[in-house]
Amino acid sequence: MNMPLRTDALYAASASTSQHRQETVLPTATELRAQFPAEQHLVRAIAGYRDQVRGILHGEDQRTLIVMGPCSIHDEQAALDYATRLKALSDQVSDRFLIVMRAYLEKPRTTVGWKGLLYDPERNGRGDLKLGLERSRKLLLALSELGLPLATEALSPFVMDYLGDLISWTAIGARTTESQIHREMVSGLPMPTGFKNGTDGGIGVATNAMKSAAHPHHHMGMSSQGAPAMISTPGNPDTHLVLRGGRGVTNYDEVSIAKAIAELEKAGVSTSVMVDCSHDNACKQAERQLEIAREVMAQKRHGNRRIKGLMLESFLEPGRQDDGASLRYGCSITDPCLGWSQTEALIRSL
Ligand SMILES: O=C[C@H](O)[C@H](O)COP(=O)(O)O
Ligand SMILES: C=C(OP(=O)(O)O)C(=O)O
Repeated sequence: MNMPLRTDALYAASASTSQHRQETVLPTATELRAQFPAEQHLVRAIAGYRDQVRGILHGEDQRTLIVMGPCSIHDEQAALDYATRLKALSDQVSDRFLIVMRAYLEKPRTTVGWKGLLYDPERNGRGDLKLGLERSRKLLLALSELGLPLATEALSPFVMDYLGDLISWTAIGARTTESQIHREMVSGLPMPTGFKNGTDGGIGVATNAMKSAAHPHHHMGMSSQGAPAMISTPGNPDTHLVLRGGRGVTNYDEVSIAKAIAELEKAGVSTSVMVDCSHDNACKQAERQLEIAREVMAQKRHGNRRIKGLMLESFLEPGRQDDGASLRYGCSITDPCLGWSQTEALIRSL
């Protein structure tokens, strides 16, 4: 374990030492990637998955992109079990769907709560980012070896340097779509990225985010070697809107999607849309995802070609549980998810 280093100059005026911010040195992105490298066959496969996602977003591939998996990963074995089943299912429906597994290691919280495997892998509230980064990277490598493309939410602007080479589709969450730091980060990401609408349901923050992320930026950051750096980004041409509802109001129905597309057109950004069947669209009731997914796919079948994808929260067991001493295997400890049998039946029915 690294020794915590106390910062002095900036916080010297604090009343007592217990109020001092502490720093614990972490491996650099280069060091972690060297410790757990992505072999060439994975690098090639991930480049191919990203191209497939781009093909769907740009209308060259008529399949539907489905980003699905647990709300968050707290147990690597359960994530691998889920991924094994998902891979088998994905192979059977690959003529119609490109399935990308949610491998979410960072969770944005409304106030406070467990922030994900990457921050607090032991879930004891003490935080251990070194272990979290190592376990996260090892898990993403193992999931990639199963032959699945992976998705994540990019929350910390530094984490993608450690893990982003293993990711084929990225989300910017409802709580961070308006953040300039996240837009700058997306401008430098090498994969397609979806911006969620705001937590209030507003689309404007996402259209602004898409414009900003398409642009080159210069921003403050950290080099792969861990030094402060000016990062210059080229702009990301592969962003799109994710409709997730907001403040208890859903936005997956025909009228809401048409309104959103009109706003995207007016803003001059991509009109490709993914519908998140969970979150405020499902009012946090996992089973509502079933009817939402069917309704959105019916809109697509009836001719709405701007609908490019769905997002589903699904795990081995249905529902959710509070974190604690005895946990149900394969059940979410954050938002409620569909169970595996519901998930499998849904995908086959679509
Ligand atoms: O997707 C998960 C949650 O909706 C998100 O992380 C916010 O969670 P919270 O409101 O429970 O903090
Ligand atoms: C946190 C998530 O979504 P949102 O940003 O829409 O709340 C998520 O997809 O896990």
